[in-house]
Amino acid sequence: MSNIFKERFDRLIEGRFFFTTEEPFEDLLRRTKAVLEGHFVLSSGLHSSHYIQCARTLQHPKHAEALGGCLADRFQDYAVDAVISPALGGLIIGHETGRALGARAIFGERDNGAMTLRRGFGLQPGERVVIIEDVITTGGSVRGLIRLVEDLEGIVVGVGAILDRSGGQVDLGVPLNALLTMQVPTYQPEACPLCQQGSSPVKPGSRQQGAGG
Ligand SMILES: O=P(O)(O)OC[C@H]1O[C@H](OP(=O)(O)OP(=O)(O)O)[C@H](O)[C@@H]1O
Repeated sequence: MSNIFKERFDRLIEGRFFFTTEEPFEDLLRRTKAVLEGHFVLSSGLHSSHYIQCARTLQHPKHAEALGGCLADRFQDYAVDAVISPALGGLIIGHETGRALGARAIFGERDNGAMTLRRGFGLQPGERVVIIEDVITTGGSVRGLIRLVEDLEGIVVGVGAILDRSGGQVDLGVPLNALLTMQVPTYQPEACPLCQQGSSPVKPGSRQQGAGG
């Protein structure tokens, strides 16, 4: 991986630094074993040699709270009414960001490919919304949520993510604020060098990935 934007993880919580040492976001992801190497097929259908399983970092509530706080800091001046995230991966970080912003946190779910609100969630016309993701690759999930919010006459004031793995290349039409930006290569299946070497991709989250603390 290259083009790592290192930002110090030095959020002040309740008068104390959350960590005794400042830790770059990338180091936190690696230390919590979120950076997986192998051969993966992503939700977009693209293949990649890396998958960033943020759930492994976010399984630790102190990290989820601190990362959500860091994202919330980016949107403090936006008068946010609600945070919306795509299920499932964006749910925990969206909830923690909403908590830190004092905004409610809801999530969208796919129904025949389209993002929808279920469970009685809703938006009022004119509500100001931040979309929060764990990882952005193609931006397809975020675009689905932007359409959903706009259909409900909400206002998307920005997008936040723990990681933009497009290296800053993704264009969402609204400002994107990622804690970490990396260029992590993806391949069309027919051009995937790993497939050409004879390996078969696994779907992230499958048991084949193994377990880890
Ligand atoms: O920018 P994109 O190309 O849309 O990819 C990013 C999405 O992919 C992952 O979710 P996934 O679709 O794998 O489902 P999950 O959250 O249920 O694991 C991740 O949590 C993002 O939501």
